[in-house]
Parts: sequence; C-alpha cells; structure tokens
Amino acid sequence: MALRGVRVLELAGLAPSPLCGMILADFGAQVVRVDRCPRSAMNADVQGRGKRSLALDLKQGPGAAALRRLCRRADVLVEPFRHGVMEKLGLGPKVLLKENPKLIYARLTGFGQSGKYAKSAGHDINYLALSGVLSKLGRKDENPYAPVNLLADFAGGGVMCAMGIIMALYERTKSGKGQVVDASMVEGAAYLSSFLWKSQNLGLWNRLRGENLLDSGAPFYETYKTLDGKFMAVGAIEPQFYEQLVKGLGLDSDKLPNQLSFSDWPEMKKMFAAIFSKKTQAEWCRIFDGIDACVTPVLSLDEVALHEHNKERSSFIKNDQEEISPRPSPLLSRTPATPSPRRDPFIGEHTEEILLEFGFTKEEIAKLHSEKVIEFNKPKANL
Ligand SMILES: C[C@H](CCC[C@H](C)C(=O)SCCNC(=O)CCNC(=O)[C@H](O)C(C)(C)COP(=O)(O)OP(=O)(O)OC[C@H]1O[C@@H](n2cnc3c(N)ncnc32)[C@H](O)[C@@H]1OP(=O)(O)O)[C@H]1CC[C@H]2[C@@H]3[C@H](O)C[C@@H]4C[C@H](O)CC[C@]4(C)[C@H]3C[C@H](O)[C@]12C
Repeated sequence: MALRGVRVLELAGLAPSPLCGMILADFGAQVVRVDRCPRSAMNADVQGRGKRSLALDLKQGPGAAALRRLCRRADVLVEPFRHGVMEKLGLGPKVLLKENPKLIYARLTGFGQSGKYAKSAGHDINYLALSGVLSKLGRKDENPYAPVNLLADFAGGGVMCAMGIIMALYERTKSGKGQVVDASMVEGAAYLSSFLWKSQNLGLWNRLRGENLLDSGAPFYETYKTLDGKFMAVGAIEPQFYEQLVKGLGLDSDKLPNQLSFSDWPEMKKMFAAIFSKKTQAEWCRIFDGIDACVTPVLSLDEVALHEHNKERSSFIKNDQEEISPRPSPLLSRTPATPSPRRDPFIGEHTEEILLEFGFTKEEIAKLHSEKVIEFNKPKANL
C-alpha cells in the first residue's frame, strides 16, 4: 500500500484528526492513537479503523517523556488540540523536531497556530462561518446552514491535513527533513471553496443566497419530492442535458421560458415539483436511468450499498462486525487501500505491544503502569 511503513502517532481528538488518521491507516500507515488515561472518558472516535490504541497520560512527566521517545521513532505526529497545549506539555515542535528532525508534526486546529482566535474553542460551524463559505449555504429567505460537519471538520480539516502530511512526506524523500503542517479548518474550508471566489464574475453567485445556479435557485439544479415521499436529484446544467430532463418530465421546451431566465426559475421549480410529485422514485428512475438528464435518486445510507452502480464498484465495505462504511477513496490501481476489516480498537488495547515495538523494556512498561501513566485494556478472549 502507498503508505506502507509510515509510522503515525495520532493524539486522540474529536472528529477531524480521527479522519486524518483513518485515511493514513487505510492507505497502509501504522497508526497509533494515543488516548487519554484514565480511560474513563467515552471514546468518541468512530473512525478508528486500522488503528491501534495506546493509553498514555501526557500530563504526567513520564508520560510526556514516553511520547517524546515514541516521536523519536515516528514519521508523523498528528495533534488536535488548541494552539499552545502541546507547548504546555513540553511537546511542542521545537522540542520534538530537535529530537527527530525528520518528524512531520501535523497540527489540526480550527483557527490555526496564530491569530486572534488561535486559542479559542470552536466547532465545524464556527470555522465554516469564519471561512465565508457558510454565508453561501442555504435556501432563499432561510438562515445559512452547515451541511452536518462535513465541510470544515472533514473536507477542510481531516482530508486537507492528510494531504499536507503526504506532501510533507514526499518532500522529505528529497530533503530528508520534517516540518510542521499547520492545518487550519477555517483556511481548509475556504481553500476548497476557491471556485466560489473565482466564479464571482461568472454571474453564478452574485444574487442572494438561494437564488443562484448551484445553491437551489435554479429549477434544473435541485431536489424534488416524489409520490412515495422520496427524492430525486436534478443537475441538468448543460442545455443538452436540460433538454433530456424536460423530455423526461413530458414537457416541450419550446413552450417553456429560456433555461437561464432567472426571473422564471421560481415558477419553473413549482412546475417541476408538481410533476415529480406524481410518480414514485422508482418510476422516475425507470424514466431517467440510462439517459443523460443528470437525474438520480437521493439514496439513504441504508440504500446506497445496494444500489446497482455502487454494488458493481464495491463502493461500500463491511467489516468483521458487519458494519457497513464507504470504501477508501481514491482507488489506486496498483497499490489500493486495504482498509482493516477489524473492529475499532478499545482505548489502551495495544498499550504494551506498542511500547515494546518502540523499544521500551518490560520493566519500563511495568513501572509506567504502576505509576498509572499508562493503562492496559486487553479485551476478554471470546471463549
Ligand atoms: C465527536 C462528535 C462530533 C464532534 C464534531 C464537532 C462538530 C467538531 O467540530 S469537532 C472539531 C473541534 N475542533 C477542533 O478539533 C479544533 C482544535 N481543537 C480545539 O479547538 C479543542 O481541542 C476543542 C475546542 C475541540 C476542545 O477544547 P478542550 O478545552 O476540550 O481541549 P484543548 O484545549 O484542545 O486541550 C486538550 C486538553 O486535553 C489534555 N490531553 C490531551 N490528551 C491527553 C492525554 N493523552 N493525557 C492527558 N491529557 C491529555 C491536554 O493536556 C489539554 O489539557 P488542558 O486543557 O488542561 O491544557 C461529538 C458530537 C457530540 C459529542 C457527544 C456529546 O457532547 C455528549 C457526550 C458529552 C460527554 O462529555 C462526552 C461524550 C459525549 C457522548 C460526546 C462524544 C463526542 O464528543 C460527540 C459525539
């Protein structure tokens, strides 16, 4: 796999950094998640696939010293805390990069390592708001809304951070040096929205929120409810696809306003909605499947894995707990990701084996355990 042999230490975080760690693990990296101990805190990491867990108290001196020792033999460290927390623990980049100049020190935060908000708490919606992107999301006359925590936490955070790490690893093959990856979710979300900025003068976004081509203003870029309470997604932007849409709806484009007549869009949407409401989702699929009208069913998470297209590509996988989840993407032809089929790790499940791998002796491990710096959590064998 593409990242085989890369050793990653992921300090346990909320959502963005776990995705970053999971991406690296899916593509072959050995990812150790460093969990807090005592491990009474609920484990919120539902993206633990392919990782192992070490429970280590960084607030105790021997705990921080143990992490420094691990970092000396690691390629990547991912830390998900507010600016300054690692420095307070004596684990800042200056310390760790001095001891291991090849280390890629990734810092995944909301606001970045500098600036007025660097030490402020926040979540996806706050970062999306500060990036400017949230102002563009939402229907006409409604408040802006954040699409779950996908855009800042995951797209602008976890994925961008993973990209930064992989770029730094590639650069290190030439320079032999590590560096700090300052991944701010505000900037990540803003960066992935570059299109919004560059298309300002194309007349795509200069109307109010919810009145533009791609933000639910246009009748040919919208979702519509079907007779059975499901939905169809319509994305017929180009004239040739729009023509197929109109035909599929049983309309005659010669009798309709011009596709790009903004002022007619609201009435057109009402007309399309009335037509879509007359047939079930399955009936609309039979009409539109196989023709280029850019019309697709809105599938639920229960349906996606069974859809014929997704089944043909095995786009969704099942682990040994029968849990379904998306296959890693993109699909590399020669060195594809091989996501672990095993369940996510329990907090501290692999503490001893990881420390042994990183050169700790059994006596050192016993001492750390007796001082409650580390915790073991061996699952009971299924008898
Ligand atoms: C997981 C579900 C989805 C959440 C997604 C949400 C929408 C997000 O946007 S997540 C992105 C958050 N932002 C960032 O990650 C940016 C960078 N990080 C931060 O800004 C901050 O970390 C923070 C604001 C997120 C949190 O601040 P906090 O003050 O808590 O922490 P820091 O300042 O960073 O400092 C860390 C401190 O921890 C110490 N530490 C760290 N590791 C160790 C260690 N190994 N040993 C010892 N100590 C350690 C470190 O030293 C720092 O200490 P100090 O502060 O003293 O310096 C969640 C959605 C709903 C959640 C559930 C819900 O809330 C109900 C339950 C609530 C319960 O409390 C927990 C379980 C819940 C079920 C909860 C579970 C999940 O969180 C959710 C499902």
